[in-house]
Amino acid sequence: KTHHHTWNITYQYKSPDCFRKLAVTINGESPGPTIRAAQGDTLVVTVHNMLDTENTAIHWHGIRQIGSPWADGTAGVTQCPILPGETFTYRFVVDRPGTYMYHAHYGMQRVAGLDGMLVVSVPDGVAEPFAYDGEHTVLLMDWWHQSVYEQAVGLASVPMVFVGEPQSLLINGRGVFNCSPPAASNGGGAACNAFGGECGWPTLFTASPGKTYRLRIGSLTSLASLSFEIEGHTMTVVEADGYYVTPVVVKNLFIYSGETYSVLVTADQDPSRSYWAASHVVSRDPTKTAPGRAVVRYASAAVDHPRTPPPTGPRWNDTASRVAQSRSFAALPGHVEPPPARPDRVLLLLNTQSKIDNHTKWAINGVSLSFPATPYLVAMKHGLRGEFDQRPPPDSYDHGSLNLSSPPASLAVRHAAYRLALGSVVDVVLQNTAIPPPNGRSETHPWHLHGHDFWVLGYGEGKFVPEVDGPGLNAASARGGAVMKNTVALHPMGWTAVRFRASNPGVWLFHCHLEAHVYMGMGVVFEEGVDVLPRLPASIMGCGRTKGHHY
Ligand SMILES: O=C1O[C@H]([C@@H](O)CO)C(O)=C1O
Repeated sequence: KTHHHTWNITYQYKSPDCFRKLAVTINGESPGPTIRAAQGDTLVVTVHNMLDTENTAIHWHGIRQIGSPWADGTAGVTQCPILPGETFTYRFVVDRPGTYMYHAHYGMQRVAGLDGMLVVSVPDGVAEPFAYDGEHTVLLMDWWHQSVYEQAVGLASVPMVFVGEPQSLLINGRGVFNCSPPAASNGGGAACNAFGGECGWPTLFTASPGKTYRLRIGSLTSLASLSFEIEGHTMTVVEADGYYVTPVVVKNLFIYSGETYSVLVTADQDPSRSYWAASHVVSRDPTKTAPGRAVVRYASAAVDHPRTPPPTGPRWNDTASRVAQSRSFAALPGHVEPPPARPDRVLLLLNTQSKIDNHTKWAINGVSLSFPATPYLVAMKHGLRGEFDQRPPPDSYDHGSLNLSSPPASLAVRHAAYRLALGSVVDVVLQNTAIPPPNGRSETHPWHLHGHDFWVLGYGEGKFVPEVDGPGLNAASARGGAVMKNTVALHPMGWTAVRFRASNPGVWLFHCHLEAHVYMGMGVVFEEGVDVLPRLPASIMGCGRTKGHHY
C-alpha cells in the first residue's frame, strides 16, 4: 500500500509552553502529524518548502532506506537542501514494524519544532509478542525561547555562546512555562504572552479500569536526556527503536534524544482520579528547565487534572542508575538476529570538546565534522574528489596515554568520511571524556546511526582498554541477547560498543543526536557500496558542484 502526504513547511507563531515564539510547522502544526503505515508499505511525502528565507530537509529517523539512500533527508550527506519555494518528494519503503520519528536535518532546524512520529504496524494477521487494548503516541521534546538562528550563531561565535538549558520540556508539543519570577529568570519575562491558546498540560489518554495501553514514546530533545514516568503506575518496556525486548518493568524510563520505546501501562489504580505523567531533565542541570507534564485520566475521574503534586523525578546526577537501565535491555529471543561473531574492522572513536582556532568544537578522534556544500552521496558516486576530504579520518586514538579528564585537543574541521567495505562487519567503540574547565563535566551523548541498526555489545565505565575489553565484545556477541537499536547512549566518563553490518549501499551519518553538538562537529560519515548504486535522482542535486550539471 502507498500512503501519500503533502506537507507545507511554514514559520508560524506558536506558544507551546505559553511563551510566544516562531516555530517551523508542518501544515501549521508543531509537532507535525503522526504518520502511520504497515510494514512493507511505501510512504510518499511531498514537501513544499514555504519558509521563504530558509532551506529544509526531513530525515526519517530509524528507517534504514534500503535501496533509497537518497531519501534519508540529511542535508549535505544524502541531498541538497530543499530551497525556499521548492518541492521535494520523499519516497521510501518502511521495511520493519516499530516506533520511529521524523525531523528536520538541516542546520539546527529541528530545534524550531519540525518533527513528529512515524508508527509502522505489523502487517494484518501478524501477532505481536504482547497484548494491549489501546495505543497512544508520546513525543518528548525540550524547548527554548531563543530562536534557532541565535542559537546557531552563538555556537559558532568566538567566544562561543552556549544555547543554555532549555526553558521547557514539552509532551506532545505542549507545556507550561512559569512566567513569574524566579523561574522566569531563565528566558521568561514580559514576552510570556500565549498565542492561540495552545499551551497547557495535554491529556495523554483516557484509561478504562483494568485495560492495558501501549505508549509509543519517542524523544526528539535537542539537548536534554530525560526521565519519563507516570504517577502511581509502572511501565513495562517491550520495544526499543523498533525491536522487541525482553519485558523490563520500570518506574522511570530514561530516554535519550533519538530513542523510541514502547511501554505497556495497565490502568490498575484508583479509577476516580487522574494521574500525572512527567518528564524531567537528567544528566544536566535540571533546575533551569520546567519539567514536562501531561495527564492520564481515568474515564470515570471526577476532575481532569490530578490534585496531587507532580512527580519530582529521579536524582539528575545518578549516572549509575541510568547505565544500569541501559544494560537491563535484552533482545526478545527469536526477534533479533544475533550479531556476527567478530568484526572485520574496529573503529575506536574518542569524543572530545576543545578549541579549534578559538572556536569551541566537538571532535571525533580529533576531527570535527562540517557538512560540505556538495552532498557526500553525490560527490562519492560521481567521483567529485575535490568536494570532500580524501584523507580518511583516524580509525583510533592513542588510548595508552589517554587521560579522560584532560583528553587531547582537536586538530581540524574537515569534510571527512570513513569508507567501509560493503558487507563488512564494523565495531564502533565510543569513548567519552570530560569537557575542559571551567565546565569539567562529562555529558551524555546519544549516538544515532543512519541507514542501519546496530547491536549494542556493551557499556563500560572509564577507559576502554582494547586488550582487556575487546575480547569481551566478541563474548557478548556469542552470549546472545544483544539488543538492536539505531540510537544508543554514551554515558558520562564511559564507553559504549556497537556492531553493525555495512550492507546498505549509500552514505550515512553517525552522530550525537544533540542539535548543538552535531552542529559543533560531533559526527562522522560512513560510506559503503556507492559504486553499486543505480543512477542518483536529479532531485537531490542542485547545490555545490552539482549545480547545473546533468548527470
Ligand atoms: O557543548 C556544550 O558546551 C557547553 C559547555 O561545555 C561549554 O560552555 C555544554 O554544556 C555543552 O553540552
